[in-house]
Amino acid sequence: MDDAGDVIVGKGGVTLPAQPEALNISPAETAVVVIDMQNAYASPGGYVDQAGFDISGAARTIGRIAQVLETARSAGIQIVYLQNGWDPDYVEAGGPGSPNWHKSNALKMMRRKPELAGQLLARGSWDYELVEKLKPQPGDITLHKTRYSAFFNSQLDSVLRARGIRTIVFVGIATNVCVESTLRDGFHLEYFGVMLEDATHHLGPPQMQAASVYNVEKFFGWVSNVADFCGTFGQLPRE
Ligand SMILES: NC(=O)N/C=C\C(=O)O
Repeated sequence: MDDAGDVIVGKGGVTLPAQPEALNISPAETAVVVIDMQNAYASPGGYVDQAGFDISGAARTIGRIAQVLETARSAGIQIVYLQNGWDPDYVEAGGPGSPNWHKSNALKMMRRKPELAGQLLARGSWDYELVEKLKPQPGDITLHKTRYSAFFNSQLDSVLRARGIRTIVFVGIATNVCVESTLRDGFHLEYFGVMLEDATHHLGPPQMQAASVYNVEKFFGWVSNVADFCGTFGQLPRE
């Protein structure tokens, strides 16, 4: 921490306004991690829409993430996309011995409506695909995950460590499920996690967004927003 109270993560960084403190971070040691921007979570007719969650804010979130990614690419910041789901036979989802089998609303819905089997969160399905407006571009990395935390049983940690990444900027859906789970696990793995509050969207009542923001700001990381991210990194010459 410097005299101004900023948290200094690496060398030669720039200052990103954030709560509870500004963070001094280097673009070369920062990744934007895009959590689960799939039709399942962000498109009408996708899994969470079918399950009855309000996704009316998702279109706005997509637009804001697009802005963040454009800025990140221009600043040479690594972008990592996560896609959540399982093989078409749902072997990776776990059977009755797995809490995931009991808690996943997608799996529960498919047990209630067997005609949906193979459609929700199954690799190869429309539901699993990233939304059209956020397709990865050359240089971006796309990883698969099978549980809420993107660090669990995935390549995320090794992909980030191999590139010397210390700070993760989180965007995506859902704030209170996969974004928060991943940010928490990242904290325990010694990553500095920053959530761009207005580039995430929650599942459930509005208090869930506020609760996650509180948790991140107080316990697990830092909270910033799209304007501050783009204002900070939009002016940097590409390394
Ligand atoms: N991406 C997420 O936050 N997912 C939340 C719930 C689910 O996948 O069932």
